[in-house]
Amino acid sequence: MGEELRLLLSPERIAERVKELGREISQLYRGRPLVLLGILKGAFVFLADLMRAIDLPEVQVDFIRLKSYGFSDTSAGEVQITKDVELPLRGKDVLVVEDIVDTGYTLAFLREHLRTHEPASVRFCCFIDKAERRKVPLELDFVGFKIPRGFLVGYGLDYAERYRHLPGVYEVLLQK
Ligand SMILES: O=P(O)(O)OC[C@H]1O[C@H](OP(=O)(O)OP(=O)(O)O)[C@H](O)[C@@H]1O
Ligand SMILES: Nc1nc2[nH]cnc2c(=O)[nH]1
Repeated sequence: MGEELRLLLSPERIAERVKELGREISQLYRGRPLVLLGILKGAFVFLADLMRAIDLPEVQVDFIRLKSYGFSDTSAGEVQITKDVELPLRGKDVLVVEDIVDTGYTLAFLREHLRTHEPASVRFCCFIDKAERRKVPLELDFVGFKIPRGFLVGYGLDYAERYRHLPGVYEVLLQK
């Protein structure tokens, strides 16, 4: 079984939106040091572009690796930390950077986990929001694009670890 890819977001459209998000984030955190916390693996591409669109004097970057267990293309509510945060977050403003939010289980889990680190604030920035598929309530502070359906790849997003390197975002069309 092969698959075909259909372009949904061009690299140019992504770059434009990331610049806008960078401006909004810079305004919100003006005068305050910020920690960007990327969720591995998928968010590293978005985070790399986003951090360079943020105009603040003090920005730190860290990563957490979360794995969800369940069916192959959706999480089933069970999330495990395979690499925890390394920077001290106590008293810090943390902006979680995620590639895609689907059921919301991953971010709901992370929200609870981050409480133990006692940050001053936690906000969420995601590149793609599949809001219609949410299983748990979640407030996202910054959203790149809302795309309701389809399995998406590229710009960090994978299909069985392939396609993360593509500079645009594509929908996977399965062929029999
Ligand atoms: O809202 P949810 O239903 O929890 O799904 C979203 C999560 O699923 C994907 O991660 P994945 O487990 O595919 O890992 P990866 O980032 O390593 O590709 C994505 O990067 C989010 O972290
Ligand atoms: N790569 C990828 N991961 C997901 N996790 C939840 N939805 C998606 C999706 O559309 N693409």
